[in-house]
Amino acid sequence: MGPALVQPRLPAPAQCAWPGGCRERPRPPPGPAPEDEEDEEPALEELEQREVLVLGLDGSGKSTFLRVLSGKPPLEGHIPTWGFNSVRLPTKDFEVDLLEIGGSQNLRFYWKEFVNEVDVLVFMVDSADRLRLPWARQELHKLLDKDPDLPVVVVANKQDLSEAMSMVELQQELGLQAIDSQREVFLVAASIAPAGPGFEDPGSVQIWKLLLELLS
Ligand SMILES: Nc1nc2c(ncn2[C@@H]2O[C@H](COP(=O)(O)OP(=O)(O)OP(=O)(O)O)[C@@H](O)[C@H]2O)c(=O)[nH]1
Ligand SMILES: [Mg+2]
Repeated sequence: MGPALVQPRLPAPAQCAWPGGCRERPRPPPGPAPEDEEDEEPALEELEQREVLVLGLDGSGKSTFLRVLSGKPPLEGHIPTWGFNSVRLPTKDFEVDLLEIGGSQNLRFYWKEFVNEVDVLVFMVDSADRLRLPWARQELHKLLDKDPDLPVVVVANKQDLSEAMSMVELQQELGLQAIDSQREVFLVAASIAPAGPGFEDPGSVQIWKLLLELLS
């Protein structure tokens, strides 16, 4: 049996960028603080941390995904990440750290050092980059071999592009059908930053919901 195919659904527009819910931080009461407590910070509730590693070839959309999840508009064009990039997103139960490592060839060497340290791996694929798909497949399988218990969400991004491969084709070309059925691998369609107007993002909200399920 292959991985679970997650069908995209259009997200409702929301003010809060992440569907886990924006958590209100406790604020100090209005007005001057009592004199003996003047220097004291309001006590913040300790939240548990969850770690998500976001990998994939350069230009697949990792930084865009992190920006969109944190409520920022996507940048125009591809600005390569020369190292690391991270965001912390609070939910009501825990905080999620998403760590991107750049996908250029000289950085891929470092990917394997991090897979054993995280709770979930997101592997971003450019669905329209047919030429480099064998590289994506090779890198993905190296990571799958490195930690057989790590849940993996493979994101088939850029589904808005006319040359994007279908989900069935991607499943086959990425070699996901042959994966042990005990293993948690999900293939999710997405258009995190669709190029033209009239095409909504069917992915980031769904990916976030799936991540929250896996992290709970
Ligand atoms: N058409 C289309 N373009 C997208 C989509 N998502 C991201 N992009 C574009 O893809 C390009 C690369 O995006 P990045 O997020 O910088 O790629 P990256 O994976 O972080 O790349 P590196 O940091 O070099 O590893 C940008 O020009 C994005 O606007 C999408 O869903 N559709
Ligand atoms: Mg990047």
